[in-house]
Amino acid sequence: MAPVAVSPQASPVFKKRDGQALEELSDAIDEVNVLKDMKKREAEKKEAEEKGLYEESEFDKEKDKANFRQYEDANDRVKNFYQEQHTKQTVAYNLKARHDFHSKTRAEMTVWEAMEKLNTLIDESDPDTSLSQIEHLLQSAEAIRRDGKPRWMQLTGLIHDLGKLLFFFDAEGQWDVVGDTFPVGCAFDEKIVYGRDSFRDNEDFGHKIYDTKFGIYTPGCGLDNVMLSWGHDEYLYHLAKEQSTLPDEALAMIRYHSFYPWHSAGAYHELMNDHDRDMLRAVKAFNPYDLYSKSDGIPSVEELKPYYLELINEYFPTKVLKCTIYIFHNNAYGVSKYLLYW
Ligand SMILES: O[C@H]1[C@H](O)[C@@H](O)[C@H](O)[C@@H](O)[C@H]1O
Ligand SMILES: [Fe+2]
Repeated sequence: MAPVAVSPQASPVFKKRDGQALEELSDAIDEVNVLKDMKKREAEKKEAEEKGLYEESEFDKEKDKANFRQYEDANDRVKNFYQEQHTKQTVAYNLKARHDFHSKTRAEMTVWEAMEKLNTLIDESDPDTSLSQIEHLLQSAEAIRRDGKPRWMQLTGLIHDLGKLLFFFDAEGQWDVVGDTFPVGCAFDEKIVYGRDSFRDNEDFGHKIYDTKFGIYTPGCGLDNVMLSWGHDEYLYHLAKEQSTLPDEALAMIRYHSFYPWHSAGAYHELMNDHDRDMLRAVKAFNPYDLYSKSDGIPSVEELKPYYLELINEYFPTKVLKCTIYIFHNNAYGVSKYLLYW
């Protein structure tokens, strides 16, 4: 189209309109800039947080790490626990445990109430603490906070063992709630606490499929498709996944923090996929806070409560933890759906 000359008389009218349009345009540009700025700051915050997440822990620098996880020197309480756990955690039991959750009804409670309920539970599998679980949770969270790690990681420390509530509802003992975890359905690895020999009375020991390197799994199938011995980690993972806004790294910390043969001893790595390899970094970053904070002072539950209540509210929008979770599982061992509650 040919250019059109604008007559000088027409200019006041257009000036007004153009002025308004210009103002609107400038407002829109401002808005875009504000949004851009916000995005940039969010990205910077995330980057700083990430850096913090993978930075080496500081709080444990002076501690003698050799004093922890000394299973050979442990007392009979610990040895008997693993004897029982390693005998009873079978493929059949694990399928049953997951199915059993289908028809049970349990309580509804806030995260803090759940923590308080753990004040009587002493973990029989643990050679490093005889404190109650609420104290262990606060020790972990406080160590993470002291090292200036992200808020979501502090909350992860605070709740990571909450799944031990299972003990008060459906457990057959502590052996199906606490202790290190390991896969069932493939060979028990020598790197599990007390080694393969400790599984000699397990009905899957020497099984023609379950006791082979990959058993019912395939190389690189991903840990999501691997059935870890049933206990508090898996239970809380599903709950937190459904009801919190915690990031994937936090969910992995919860789900795999007791899987020492994998995250600390290097076993079962052939089962991992790329996502698991990323998550392994996060679980390793979390581990010192869980383990080495056990020799810290005893925290004051009442003093710390206000800080952590706020943190809980930030990531659990429903405030009350709902009882029911449906989990869909379609994999080699054919569990199609099971249900978890508190
Ligand atoms: O995550 C920990 C860890 O695996 C300990 O070794 C075990 O004794 C605890 O029960 C568990 O909460
Ligand atoms: Fe744990």
